[in-house]
Amino acid sequence: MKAVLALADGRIFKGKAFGATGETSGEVVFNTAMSGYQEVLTDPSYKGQMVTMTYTQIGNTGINPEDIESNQLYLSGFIVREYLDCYSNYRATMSLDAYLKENGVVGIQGIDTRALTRHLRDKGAQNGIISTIDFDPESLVKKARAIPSMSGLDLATGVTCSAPYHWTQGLWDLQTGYPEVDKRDLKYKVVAYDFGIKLNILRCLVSAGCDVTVVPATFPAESALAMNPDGIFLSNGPGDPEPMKEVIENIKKFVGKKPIFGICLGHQLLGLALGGRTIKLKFGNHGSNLPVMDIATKKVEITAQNHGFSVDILSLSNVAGLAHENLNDQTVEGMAHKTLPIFSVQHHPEASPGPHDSHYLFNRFVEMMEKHKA
Ligand SMILES: NC(=O)CC[C@H](N)C(=O)O
Repeated sequence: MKAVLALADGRIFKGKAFGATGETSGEVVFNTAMSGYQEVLTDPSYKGQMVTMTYTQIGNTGINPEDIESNQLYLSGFIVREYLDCYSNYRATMSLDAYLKENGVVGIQGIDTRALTRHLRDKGAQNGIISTIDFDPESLVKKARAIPSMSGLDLATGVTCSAPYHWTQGLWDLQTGYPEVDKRDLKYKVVAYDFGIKLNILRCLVSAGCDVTVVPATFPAESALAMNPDGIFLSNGPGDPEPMKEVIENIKKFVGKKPIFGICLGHQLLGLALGGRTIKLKFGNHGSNLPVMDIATKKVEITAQNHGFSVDILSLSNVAGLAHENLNDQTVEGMAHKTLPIFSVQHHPEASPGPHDSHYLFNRFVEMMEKHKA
């Protein structure tokens, strides 16, 4: 079946349908990870976006019940060069095509994803539409132009959990799978704010020794402080952090009271809560192969990233300093408070998908809580 991708600036790509059929729209971004499409599909931070993979063959490891970052697919469309229906993986239970169909995600395959990526890199990420029912370029471009811009959209409060819950599962192991960690090994009480939290963040926190209670995005700081946690964690999530005023005000109430660690959207919200500002990048960073330097140790780590916004570190010059830097585009990759036990990173130390170079950051959070306790 035919499918067409139209971008808001008028560029058209003709391909073939895969996954669900129909029409879908969102901000089109490119992801440079060579594997891990299932984690990309289930990452809540992609809500409102359509993802094109730069790796050319997608589908060959199928879908398994374990490599999920949430219980749902949040992205609005999936774009690949060549879809492979014949999958091979000892854990796989179904094909990618069947998975997309089951979850109602519209896909397009057989387009020149290199040309699309170069276009997005040159012109910037922009809205687009995939259709298997309307093939008229003029009508499609008109529809793509009518989609609201990602800037100004609070999407995170729409994907958060509805009530607090406790998490005890640790990191995956080849022999045992996902272990349930003994409560006696969890020494640090952490309240984790869910703005669209990836499950591997929870697993990393637990494996680092944290007793994690996950709370909804607007859970009052007073109630969180009443739990007497050792630290506060702020998660990743979709959309623009700037309109999330209630959440930002809430985060301010933890500053100076508890150690805080933020990842991605959590890092951006923390920047806003500390009085800084955030900006929208031209096309952002999405992938599992992005070099970052830890300024303190000068060590370079290869990281997983997925963001379109960034913290303007100069707007925080009296409060926090640059702690990590992206070596590709020099974007702010992390910050540390000048006097308080507060730090955050733009990239994803939990990886999933991606290398484990940045896992040490969860231990850094634990050390921070240990010091603060003492
Ligand atoms: N992964 C994330 O948390 C993404 C943060 C934010 N939505 C951005 O695009 O920058």
